[in-house]
Amino acid sequence: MVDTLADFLVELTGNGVGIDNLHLDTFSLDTLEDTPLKSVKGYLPLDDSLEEMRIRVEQFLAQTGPSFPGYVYAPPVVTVIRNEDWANNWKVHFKPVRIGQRLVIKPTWEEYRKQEGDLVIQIDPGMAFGTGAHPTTKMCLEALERISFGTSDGKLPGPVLDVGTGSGVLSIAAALLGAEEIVAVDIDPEAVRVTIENLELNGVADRVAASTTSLEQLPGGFQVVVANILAEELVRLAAELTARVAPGGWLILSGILTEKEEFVCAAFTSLELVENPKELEWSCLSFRKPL
Ligand SMILES: C[S@@+](CC[C@H](N)C(=O)[O-])C[C@H]1O[C@@H](n2cnc3c(N)ncnc32)[C@H](O)[C@@H]1O
Repeated sequence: MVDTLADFLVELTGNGVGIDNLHLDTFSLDTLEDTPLKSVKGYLPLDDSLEEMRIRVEQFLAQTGPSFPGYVYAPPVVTVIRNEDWANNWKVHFKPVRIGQRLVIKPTWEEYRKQEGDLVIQIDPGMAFGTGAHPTTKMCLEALERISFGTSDGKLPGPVLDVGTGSGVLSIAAALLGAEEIVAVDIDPEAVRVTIENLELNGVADRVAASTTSLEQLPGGFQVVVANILAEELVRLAAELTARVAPGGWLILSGILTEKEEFVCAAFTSLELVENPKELEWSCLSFRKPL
């Protein structure tokens, strides 16, 4: 009945519909479950036609509902949605944020007074993922900074590979932390476009090559490989990721729900697990490849 009602609303309104019929608190499509109650939302214009359309929805439910087993009538609820700037409203919540000891992520439209030693990353994520504030990104940034603190010259060793670069935030951080050569890849061409803009904004475009090149086409020998994707995808890419790390190099994996940590570790047994920070429901795993 959800589909039948959705089709009816599309025809009635000429607009899209919203269907809530699955629990979406998981990233794994395998574990999606049906909700016991389904809801279908249509979008009606707020004008004189509203009452007539509401009556037509009532009539449709009365005529069609009883032919579906288990159907229970629930009166349609009408709420008014204010017209907001949906594309830009999230920007209000994106403020400059300090991560680790030296990194500061600053949205392009916010002011920030730089303090001594600050490495400021300017970001306009556009439609790509990566404001830097998400725990999965933050843990990668902190891990990159820790690696740089452990080297003799205080610089992040390169070359660095950033798999699933999103807004390019990790590649920019790697460049500011001193890595000379960085390769950023993403399967989404829009993310690569946004990354290139952000690289230029931060003056590091000469050190980072961003593209949609697939992992298999890249050479090995990266001193640091960082991938903030999702547990299932990291496991699927395990052999390719491992092969890109130079002996003695680091592999930082993020985007892992803590409950999936063991599932991911089991796919990277040829590497040594050296760090395992957690934040909220997320885990980050840092490995080193034996020399
Ligand atoms: C969670 S975002 C991470 C963005 C950024 N690196 C960060 O840490 O904030 C994951 C990104 O990985 C990309 N992605 C997903 N699967 C991928 C794959 N197999 N290879 C390359 N990129 C992938 C997505 O398009 C998305 O931009």
